Amino acid sequence: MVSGGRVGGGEGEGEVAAVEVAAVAVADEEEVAQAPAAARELVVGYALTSKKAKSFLQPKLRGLARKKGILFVAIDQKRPLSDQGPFDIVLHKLTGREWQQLLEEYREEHPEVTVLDPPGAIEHLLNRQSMLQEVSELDLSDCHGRVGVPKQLFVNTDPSSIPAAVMRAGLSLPLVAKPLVAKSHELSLAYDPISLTKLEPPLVLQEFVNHGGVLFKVYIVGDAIRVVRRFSLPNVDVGDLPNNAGVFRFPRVSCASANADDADLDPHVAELPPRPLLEILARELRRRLGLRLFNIDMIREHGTRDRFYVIDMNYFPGYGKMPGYEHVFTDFLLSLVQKEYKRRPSYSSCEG
Ligand SMILES: Nc1ncnc2c1ncn2[C@@H]1O[C@H](COP(=O)(O)OP(=O)(O)OP(=O)(O)O)[C@@H](O)[C@H]1O
Ligand SMILES: O=P(O)(O)O[C@H]1[C@H](OP(=O)(O)O)[C@@H](OP(=O)(O)O)[C@@H](O)[C@@H](O)[C@@H]1OP(=O)(O)O
Ligand SMILES: [Mg+2]
Ligand SMILES: [Mg+2]
Repeated sequence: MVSGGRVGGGEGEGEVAAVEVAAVAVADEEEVAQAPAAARELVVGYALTSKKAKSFLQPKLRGLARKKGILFVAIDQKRPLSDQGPFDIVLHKLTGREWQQLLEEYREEHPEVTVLDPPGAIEHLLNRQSMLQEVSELDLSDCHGRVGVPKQLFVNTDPSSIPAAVMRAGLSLPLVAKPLVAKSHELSLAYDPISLTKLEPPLVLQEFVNHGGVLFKVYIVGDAIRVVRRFSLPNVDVGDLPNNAGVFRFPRVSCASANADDADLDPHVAELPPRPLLEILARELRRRLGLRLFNIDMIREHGTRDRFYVIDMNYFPGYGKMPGYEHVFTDFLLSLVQKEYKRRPSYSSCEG
């Protein structure tokens, strides 16, 4: 399945322990070198932070992958990609212009390698102003429910002018203030106009939507969709707003929130979004964004059955927290090369 070059690897990036990664790379190299051509493994090069490699490449994933003939090899982002591998697939979640450039050049030189996902497509999700654009353009009003985006406003002005800008845009308090850069998770909730002046632009201000304290994490891996419930921020009593002045900061709230799948919840709050709605949403976003690995954070407006909002999307989210991710992910990786194989002219001519 591999295509020229040689398998290598090393220090994936600054945070990766060189010794540990080098050891992995050597083991991987021997394995591939010894494999007979026909039985060669599917080689997946990965460029991830050490935190991500730990949460994603868990022993249960590596073990199942090995059984299915998939080999994960650390990429050394300081060496030319073409000197490493050869890879069938490159899996990555690193930011930075240099890396993006390297990867784009590699994609041009090696169109036979599947890069998950193209850096240009990922960029769309790295900025909270562009992140939800496609969702707001979709008209999913007749698909077993309605999906929209909370009213939001991008602000990059002097903080003292935020209250007026919010008023002009017709946004209602309270507002969730989110750093423009999606990588930053320093969120806060502003209850009153004065607290808006304490925020630090550039920001996206989003209307807070009551949703009964439960959020749906919709994980997408190619064509597969899995949903889990997570605890979220509780409802805000609008009648109580005058007593709730100030900025309430909640950094990293999403990661800190526990899984709510087994909790004893109000069934109206806990009911998962309808499957057909998720199927259409995922299919459309995959197509429009050109991404295969992402998640959608969805909430149901409290007191409704079918009014949903997408509040966040993340590239290559924490799949380690998705039940059965090792099966879903390995099947997905294998499906990519099967699709590629079917596309080859020699294969079609055999089919006659
Ligand atoms: N518009 C909103 N209405 C109600 N609650 C919201 C809204 N936006 C965010 N929240 C709450 O704040 C949490 C964090 O918001 P968001 O998901 O946008 O941040 P994030 O830091 O990008 O999260 P992640 O770790 O998923 O990337 C959500 O999980 C939800 O509990
Ligand atoms: O590990 P990473 O750095 O990619 O962190 C991601 C984190 O995954 P982790 O759970 O593996 O930490 C995700 O958690 P889930 O909500 O999907 O569980 C989510 O918070 C992403 O937004 C984070 O990506 P970032 O926005 O910071 O790039
Ligand atoms: Mg989120
Ligand atoms: Mg996010």
